[in-house]
Amino acid sequence: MCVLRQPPPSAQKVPRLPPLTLSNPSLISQHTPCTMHLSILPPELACKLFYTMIDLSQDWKRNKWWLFDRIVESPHRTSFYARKTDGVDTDPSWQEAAQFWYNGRKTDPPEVFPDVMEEACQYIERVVNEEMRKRDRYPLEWAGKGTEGQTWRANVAASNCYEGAKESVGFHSDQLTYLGPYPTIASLSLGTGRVFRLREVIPSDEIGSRCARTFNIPLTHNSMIIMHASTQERFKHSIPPQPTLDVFRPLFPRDEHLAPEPSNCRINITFRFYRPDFHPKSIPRCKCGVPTVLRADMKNRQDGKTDRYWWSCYAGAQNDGKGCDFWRVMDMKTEGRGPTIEDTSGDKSPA
Ligand SMILES: O=C(O)CCC(=O)C(=O)O
Ligand SMILES: [Fe+2]
Repeated sequence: MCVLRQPPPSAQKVPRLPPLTLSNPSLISQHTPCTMHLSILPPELACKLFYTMIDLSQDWKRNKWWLFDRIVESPHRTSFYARKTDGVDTDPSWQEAAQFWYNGRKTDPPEVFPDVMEEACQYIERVVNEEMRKRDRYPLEWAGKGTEGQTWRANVAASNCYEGAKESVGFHSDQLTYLGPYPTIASLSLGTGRVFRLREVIPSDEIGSRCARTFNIPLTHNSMIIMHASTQERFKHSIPPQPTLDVFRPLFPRDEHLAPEPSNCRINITFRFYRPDFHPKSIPRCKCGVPTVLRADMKNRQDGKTDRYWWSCYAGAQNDGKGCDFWRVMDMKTEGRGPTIEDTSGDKSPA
């Protein structure tokens, strides 16, 4: 009797692709739905923001959640900030959004953007909106306008601190609960250089015909990578541990009487736009009474218009790993979400 089964014939034919380092902005645009922007902030502001976030990061927490039958802890520290101008002081629904950042854990009210982060935001929002104007928009993207007429606004930010070469974040795509489908996320790097890794999730019906490639993108101090629409639907991203690090030597000291301090930390700030039509109050709750999480069906991608997303129970991340079986396909129309690009301009889906 033969117990060893042959692999399916198609799987044998798919050539494996070696990892590719994308070392400049044009290679990044060519191979991924991301753009890279070097020296995004004035150098002195970048340094000031780095020092501010390093100081604040002393209070940031490691994310903890249940995975199957055990608690896991993120191998880096993280925090969540909401922008003052969006009513974070008075609107308790931001509290829920912050809890989601910590995998459903009860948290203190989110911090507000420090002044220097507000200042940085002016540059970030300008470049993100400029880039978005150059691109075709996906039908499910938000088509509304911010208070000053912008398409995209950084109304929240998640921050990460990676200390030393071994701190990392594993492969994931960002939860879409408050971002909605096809979000744009602007990710700023400060301090020690690290590698950002991207890997496509191959849809089930293409597994026999092509292989995913791993892309390594070196992130330098004061660079911003924009994860444009479809990055979260098509790719997973990570910051892998590294064997070694180059120490970061800031250009400017903390104050004029001190020498610049070398550092082995990387600060990352992901500026995000929480969509008004995915407001915390509009998020369905599961049988545990907890807001559900929104994820894309990455393995069965469609055309940018009829892609499937589902709401599912997220209580298990905290509640001793015990959740419920709640699962529902998201339906933009019946849930009253939008306006989307599809609602306002007909079909202009990118090829
Ligand atoms: O540190 C980074 O560049 C990535 C962080 C990240 O993926 C996240 O916060 O979701
Ligand atoms: Fe992420």
